[in-house]
Amino acid sequence: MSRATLAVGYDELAALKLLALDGARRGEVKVSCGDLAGRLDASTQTASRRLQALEEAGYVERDVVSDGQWVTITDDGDRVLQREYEDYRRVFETTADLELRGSVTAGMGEGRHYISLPGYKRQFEERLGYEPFPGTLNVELAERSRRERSAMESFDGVDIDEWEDDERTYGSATCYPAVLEADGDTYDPVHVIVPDRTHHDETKVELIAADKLRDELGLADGDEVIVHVSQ
Ligand SMILES: Cc1cc2nc3c(=O)[nH]c(=O)nc-3n(C[C@H](O)[C@H](O)[C@H](O)COP(=O)(O)O)c2cc1C
Ligand SMILES: Nc1ccn([C@@H]2O[C@H](COP(=O)(O)OP(=O)(O)O)[C@@H](O)[C@H]2O)c(=O)n1
Ligand SMILES: [Mg+2]
Repeated sequence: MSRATLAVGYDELAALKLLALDGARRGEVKVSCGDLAGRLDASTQTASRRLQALEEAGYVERDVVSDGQWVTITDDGDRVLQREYEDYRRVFETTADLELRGSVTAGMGEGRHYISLPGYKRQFEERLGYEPFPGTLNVELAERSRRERSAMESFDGVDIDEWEDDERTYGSATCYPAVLEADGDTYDPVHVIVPDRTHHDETKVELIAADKLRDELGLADGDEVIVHVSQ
């Protein structure tokens, strides 16, 4: 860690932000420690120490005069502010993926049947770009992920249409692109498939992929996985 990083903490950063708001990124601004202290809710001595620390870290340049000081933010200081700005941008602007956590579980062995039906298979190939391994990997969701999974409904999914053969109709489904993570390894792409008609409730999700995921990621019942669903 550099000396600069050690010398400056969040208190100094707050002062640097106020200086930037006053225009010190663009050039010299006149600063009085008394005024700065008021805005930082600190004593004048504290405000003065903060400015000194910022100067020692190389984040500002100062020219002290009789009735105050002229302060400019340096390129290094600007970079520190930019990093903060990037953090806040990630907080407020990014469309973060949904992270569903759970454990691998066995189901009723019906997934294999449905995924293999020609009316679905055709659509998977056309719309997902692969022929899925016959089956669905069932994941029992952890408590928190059960609540969060409803957010998935607002994501752009790939629609699989209902269809019929001579005997019956088959329900529609929606596929959400995702990355499956297990024990640090990942498999990509998988799709969370949400059939319209299903005997599973919101405590489980089913995944499809071109390959047998149990083999690809060495999964057994009870193993913890993370499904990163893309927005
Ligand atoms: C593509 C697809 C279509 C399905 N369509 C139907 C359906 O038309 N009627 C129905 O009762 N269940 C349907 N299911 C749901 C299965 O009956 C069942 O809920 C689940 O997929 C089986 O999971 P499991 O064997 O992994 O436990 C469908 C499932 C999938 C994956
Ligand atoms: N892409 C896939 C799909 C299913 N599977 C597994 O393949 C088997 C057949 O799937 P299934 O849906 O018929 O069976 P269950 O989920 O009901 O146990 C199960 O053991 C699934 O966990 C997999 O490993 N990878
Ligand atoms: Mg299954």
